[in-house]
Amino acid sequence: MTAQPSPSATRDDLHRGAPAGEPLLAATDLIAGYLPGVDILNGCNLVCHPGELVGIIGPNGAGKSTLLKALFGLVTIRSGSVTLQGEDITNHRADSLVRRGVGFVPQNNNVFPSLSIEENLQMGVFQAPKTFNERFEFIVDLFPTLGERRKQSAGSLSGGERQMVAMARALMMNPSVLLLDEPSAGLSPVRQDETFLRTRRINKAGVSVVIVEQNARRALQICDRAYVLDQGRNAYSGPGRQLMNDPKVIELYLGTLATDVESAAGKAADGPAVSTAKPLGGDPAL
Ligand SMILES: Nc1ncnc2c1ncn2[C@@H]1O[C@H](COP(=O)(O)OP(=O)(O)OP(=O)(O)O)[C@@H](O)[C@H]1O
Repeated sequence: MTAQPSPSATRDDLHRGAPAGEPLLAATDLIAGYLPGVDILNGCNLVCHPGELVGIIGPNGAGKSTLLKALFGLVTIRSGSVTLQGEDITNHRADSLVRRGVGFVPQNNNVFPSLSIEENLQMGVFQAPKTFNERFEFIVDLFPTLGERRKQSAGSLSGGERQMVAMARALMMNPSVLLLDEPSAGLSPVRQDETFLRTRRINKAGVSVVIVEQNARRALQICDRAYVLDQGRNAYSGPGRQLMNDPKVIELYLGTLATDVESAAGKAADGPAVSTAKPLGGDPAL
């Protein structure tokens, strides 16, 4: 049996380790789904503060991608709210969210394969074409290879390179927050590592990031904080390294990777593992 949220969970329970102040992006008590009468999100909460890199992990089918899509207006929210800098953006259309500073990188089909890298990036600013040169400079600073290979067709790139183009395209509109849906999916371990490093680089360049990941261990290593979802609800939350080292989270959600996690924790620069994650809503009756 897994942790379940308590109706009386406080903000501190839900967003353990979050900085004080107004979040950049906040989702409160989201209920959403694809089919009438079938809820996939059953009261999800998430905040991302300016400059944060926030992860969403959890078992298959937990609703991680659905949460990201609901934030980006791609799944109808039936109840609850989403705010951006305090303003309500619940169920706003994706194109309007892009204009307001929300970027989204879907897991699949995220480049135009018949177009060059440069043309893909032009598509990223079709709502503000005059900004292309300035934004292209920013992108090339971040990912020099995209400048060197700007004329190459996106269809001829490797999976990891395509993912880089997809991220770059979303960055062309200068988002304040970037939503990444499983960017490491389908990549080899080395390419996954590169993708995580790129995500960190984007975040260090000043872009807040919310990342959904199946590779929970890696995601927790790079995130400031993370949310563990289970059955469309918040199960745990906390700083990435705390969750990574928490025996309950390891047992429930990191599974056989536990040995790796412990050895990574032993090497972590920020000291020994300390188990501080608490289930939301009390004893998960494990
Ligand atoms: N377009 C859709 N129409 C109907 N149901 C869907 C659709 N997309 C997802 N679902 C269902 O919603 C549930 C949650 O899916 P979601 O992709 O959000 O989970 P996830 O946590 O991201 O899982 P995974 O890690 O396996 O990708 C699943 O039961 C899935 O079958």
